[in-house]
Amino acid sequence: MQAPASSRPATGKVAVLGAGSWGTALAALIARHGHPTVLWGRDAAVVEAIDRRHENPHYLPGIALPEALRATTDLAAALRAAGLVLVAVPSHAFTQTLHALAPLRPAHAGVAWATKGFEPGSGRFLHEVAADTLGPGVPLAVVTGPSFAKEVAQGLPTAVTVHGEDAGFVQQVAEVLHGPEFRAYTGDDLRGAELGGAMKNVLAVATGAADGMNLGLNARTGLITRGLNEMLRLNAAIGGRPETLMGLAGLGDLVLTCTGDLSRNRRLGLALGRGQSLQDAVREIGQVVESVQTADEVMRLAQRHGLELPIAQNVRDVLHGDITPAEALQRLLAREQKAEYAGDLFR
Ligand SMILES: NC(=O)C1=CN([C@@H]2O[C@H](COP(=O)(O)OP(=O)(O)OC[C@H]3O[C@@H](n4cnc5c(N)ncnc54)[C@H](OP(=O)(O)O)[C@@H]3O)[C@@H](O)[C@H]2O)C=CC1
Ligand SMILES: O=C(CO)COP(=O)(O)O
Repeated sequence: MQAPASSRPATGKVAVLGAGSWGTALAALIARHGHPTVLWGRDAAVVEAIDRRHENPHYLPGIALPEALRATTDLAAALRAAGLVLVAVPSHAFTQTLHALAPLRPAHAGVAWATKGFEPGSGRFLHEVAADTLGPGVPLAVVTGPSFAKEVAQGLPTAVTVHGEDAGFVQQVAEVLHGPEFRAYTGDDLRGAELGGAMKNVLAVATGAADGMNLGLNARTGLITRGLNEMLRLNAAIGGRPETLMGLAGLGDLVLTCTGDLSRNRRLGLALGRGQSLQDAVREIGQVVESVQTADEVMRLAQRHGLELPIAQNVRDVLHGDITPAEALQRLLAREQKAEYAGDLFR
């Protein structure tokens, strides 16, 4: 049940944590919608450029940010009197950021995140990290879906989805994001939404590598479709809802990331398929490439549930340097003929 709008207090100030491409684009979007917005980042030069020159020269060069958007390196100042916190740091910095914000969070402020991935090493879902770190009773939500930061910052039309168990908070997050060019849908499936956002990054490496090897459009589409099958099977095992994976958080983001050259994960795959080393490709991309860590966590999760995920497994093995992309292709093509669906993925 969603809380009626009239029973919710006005959001007031929004604090966005993480001044990379996604945090900056989301903060700009929220500020454009008229909400007092403060962006926290750790790089003083980037923060000053956003605050004074209304540009993030490192992550979104040449894109004008709203003059009303404030930026700071002072986390306590960013969080002071905030009515909503939106975390947009990479997954490897998520736990550390949650620990830093926990003692500074105003009591009434819920915490949302737009990070895609799992806690590296433990494989915990980010909503588990958030709940464990913040304690019971704090409203939580994830923002996910097909959304390249650059396009959002440019004001191009985009649709995302917000999932969480506190319907009033989910609605609050959706309302600050929703606007003339930005549609924010809502749902209550944290696990499925987080799984989709994390797993599509791994599958984008596979389609990128296929395109890098010039394997053609049939191969690309076969990988997307069988990749979706892997997402649906793992989702069923972890208790996510199938419709979540057939929507923006799954299929939508999978198609975007597997086909759009703005994707850093796809670009990593393209580089690997063309014979570049992982280290050189990641250095050239120069931004976070979540699949490098997420591939391990996806396979750990799959093993825990006794599932075979051939595409994700091959991506993991290529990223570890155990096999080449050409060997991964041979392994996938040599698999036995089988039924398209085994078991009921859609319950
Ligand atoms: N970009 C996109 O289009 C989208 C990204 N996402 C997700 O958003 C998350 C963030 O990605 P994105 O913004 O693109 O990444 P970027 O590479 O663009 O930026 C990463 C940002 O995180 C900062 N950072 C890294 N480590 C820490 C830390 N320990 N503490 C605080 N800040 C830190 C970096 O700071 P510094 O510059 O100082 O290193 C930088 O500001 C990822 O999980 C990604 O999957 C989701 C949807 C769209
Ligand atoms: O999550 C994204 C789009 O929805 C961004 O994808 P990349 O991290 O691959 O650039």
